[in-house]
Amino acid sequence: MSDTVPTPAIHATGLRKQFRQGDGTPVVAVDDVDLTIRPGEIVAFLGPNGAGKTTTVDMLLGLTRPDAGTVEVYGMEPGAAVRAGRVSAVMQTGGLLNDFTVEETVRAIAALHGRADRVETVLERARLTGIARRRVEACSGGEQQRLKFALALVPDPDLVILDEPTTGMDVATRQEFWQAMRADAALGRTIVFATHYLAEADEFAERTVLMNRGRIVHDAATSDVRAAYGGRTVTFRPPAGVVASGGIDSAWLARVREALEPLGVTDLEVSAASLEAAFLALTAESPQAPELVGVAR
Ligand SMILES: Nc1ncnc2c1ncn2[C@@H]1O[C@H](COP(=O)(O)OP(=O)(O)OP(=O)(O)O)[C@@H](O)[C@H]1O
Repeated sequence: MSDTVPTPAIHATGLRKQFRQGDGTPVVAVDDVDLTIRPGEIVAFLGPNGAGKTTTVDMLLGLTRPDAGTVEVYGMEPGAAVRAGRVSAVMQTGGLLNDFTVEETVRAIAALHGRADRVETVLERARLTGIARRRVEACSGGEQQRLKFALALVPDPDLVILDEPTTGMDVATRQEFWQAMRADAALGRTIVFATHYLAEADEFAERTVLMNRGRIVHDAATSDVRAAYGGRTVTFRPPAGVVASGGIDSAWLARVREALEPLGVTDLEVSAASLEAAFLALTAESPQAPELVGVAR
C-alpha cells in the first residue's frame, strides 16, 4: 500500500491582502491565513459581512493576487489550475445571457471548453433537464444559480468554489439548490463554499472555517465547532411559586444556576447547542456565558 499523501486541493500559507478605502485608509481584508483542504472535503467558509471570505476565495481562484503568502491549487498556481479545468467557481456576480435558453447557455460554455459531451450530464446534475428550453430571463433566481453551477461543472473540475451561492433565495429554492449540490458532492468532488448562513454550514459542510476580521478564528469539523463553543441550552420546569406575569423570579434563577437539583427542578432537558450560538461566541468581542433558558409549563 502506498503511503503517499495526496496533493492537497488547496494549500495556502500566510495569505494576506490589504485594500485602501476611498479615503485612503488601509483595510486588511485577509490577515495571515493558512489553509489546507484535502481532495473530497466539503468545507464552509463562514463569517459575518466583511470577514474576508470573498477576498480569500478570489485569491484561491487567482482573481486577486495576495500581498503576501502563497496559494497552490492541486499543486499549481491558481490561474493554471483554472485553465486546466481542475477548479471552477460559482461567484456572487457574473452575468448570464437573458436571451439564451438554459440548454443553449450550457452548450455555448461546453463548446468553449471543447466538452460538448458534458451538456446532458451537467444539466442533469444541476437538476435543469426539465427546464432546459426555458429562457434565462424566465428562470427564477434559484434556477439561474443552478445554471451557474451547471456551467461550473462543464470542465468536470475536481474542485468547485462557490461564493455565497444562495444569497437572495427563499428557503425552498435554497434547499433545492443544496440537494443538487449534495448529489454532486456524493460523487467525490471537493467543494468549498462561502456563506453567511449558519444552517448551510451546519447541514452541508463536514468542516467549517470560521473567519472574522480577516483571520481564521476556528477551523474544525462542523460538529466540533458547535460542541466546543456553543455551550448548552438548559430547558426546565420551575416550581409554580416562582413564576409571575413578568417571568421567572430572577433571584430564584440565580440560585438555579448555582444548584439545580436541590430546588426541585423537574424535566431538566439539556440539548445540543446550535451552531448559531457557537458563531456568536466565536465572533463576540468578549466571551459569552452559556445561555440558561427557563420554560414555564
Ligand atoms: N476592492 C476593495 N477595495 C476596498 N476594500 C475592499 C475591497 N474588497 C474588499 N474590501 C474590504 O475588505 C474586507 C473584507 O471583504 P470581503 O468582501 O472579503 O468580506 P466577506 O467576508 O466576503 O464579506 P461579505 O459577506 O459581506 O461578502 C471588508 O472590510 C471590505 O470592505
